[in-house]
Amino acid sequence: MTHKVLLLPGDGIGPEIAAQAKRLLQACKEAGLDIDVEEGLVGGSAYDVHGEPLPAETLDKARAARAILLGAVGGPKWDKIEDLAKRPEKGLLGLRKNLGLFGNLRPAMLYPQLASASSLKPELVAGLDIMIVRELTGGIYFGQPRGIEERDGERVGFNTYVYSESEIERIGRVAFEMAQKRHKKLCSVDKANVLEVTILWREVMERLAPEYPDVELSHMYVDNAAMQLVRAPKQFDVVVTGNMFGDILSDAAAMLTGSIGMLPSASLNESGQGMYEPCHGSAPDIAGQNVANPLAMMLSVAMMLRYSLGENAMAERIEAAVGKVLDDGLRTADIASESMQTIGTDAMGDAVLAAFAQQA
Ligand SMILES: NC(=O)c1ccc[n+]([C@@H]2O[C@H](COP(=O)([O-])OP(=O)(O)OC[C@H]3O[C@@H](n4cnc5c(N)ncnc54)[C@H](O)[C@@H]3O)[C@@H](O)[C@H]2O)c1
Ligand SMILES: CC(C)[C@H](C(=O)O)[C@@H](O)C(=O)O
Ligand SMILES: [Mg+2]
Repeated sequence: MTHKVLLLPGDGIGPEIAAQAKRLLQACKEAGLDIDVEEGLVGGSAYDVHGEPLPAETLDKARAARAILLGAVGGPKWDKIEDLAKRPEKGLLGLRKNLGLFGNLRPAMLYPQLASASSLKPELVAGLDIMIVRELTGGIYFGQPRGIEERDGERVGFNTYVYSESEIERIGRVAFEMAQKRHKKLCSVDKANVLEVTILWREVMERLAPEYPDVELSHMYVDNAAMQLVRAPKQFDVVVTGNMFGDILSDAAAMLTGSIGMLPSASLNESGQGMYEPCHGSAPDIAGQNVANPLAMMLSVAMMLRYSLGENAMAERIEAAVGKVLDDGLRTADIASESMQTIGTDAMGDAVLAAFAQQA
């Protein structure tokens, strides 16, 4: 069966890293993978052409695809758009919501070759392998009511942090099942000392636990979790949390691995359809300079092969190719330690492709 894949380069460094993913997909095709890759516009680049960040055409293509690969969206050029619904980030949120991609997997894994690039001491991060399971279509990102309005002579901004039991239960199940496949430890992160919505979150996680007797469930408040992540990150196996806490904790976890430029992610719905993207953004500060690290994007291709296309061997081949390139001492600027030579985005892409070809 031909797998349909939609590539959405987006903005900033998005097109630069997406170009490397595209070459990698072509190499996979040549190695026997049956895929059909289409492209589309999302984010600021879609706004510039269609006046909206998620044109109907892109959404239709996304619905028809088994998997979507997205570079990144956003940038200062579009930050002044008054209508929040037209901002590039809304394109991304719209894709997540419309496709029901509630299960966001954000692995933070340290390649041993990058121990010295981490901001923590090598002994604290050696062997680090955390999976953050972030709820992606609910919580404060989508809760109603929301807005900015005039009250008693001044403007008031408000959002609503809301989760239903069923939303908590389905992300809980993703996390428990993930823990079962890994080291059987699940830490649920909440703010149940203050927020009712997370009191319910904790209750539902507790209620699910007996169904997964082999998994050890623990709970942690989010402020402590942020602290523990930089104090002793290896205590974590799988972490499950809501949309906003997951956004913040996954960036912190990313840095432990050396650079946010290394972290891929998967966002899945009930049917296994998925969107795959690096955890980082469009990095406007380095866009157009051929210095962005394309590895998070290329590793997102590997996650796509594993989680939506069922092509595990090809996924492993990509991951092994990335390992080989790091073994060879090749580094983009973000993961280079002092005195190491650095290479650009294209050259890193070339190196991964060469290593991928060698794995055959
Ligand atoms: N998924 C997404 O599309 C996504 C995610 C986060 C932020 N954003 C958007 O991106 C824009 C910039 O946001 P930000 O600056 O807060 O976050 P960012 O992740 O874009 O950048 C943070 C820092 O990390 C660096 N960085 C990021 N990716 C890198 C890579 N591949 N290689 C090397 N260095 C890299 C950047 O240069 C910057 O210094 C905003 O418009 C934001 O809304 C989009
Ligand atoms: C760009 C933004 C909407 C997005 C989020 O907050 O989810 C990003 O930070 C992410 O982590 O994917
Ligand atoms: Mg984020």
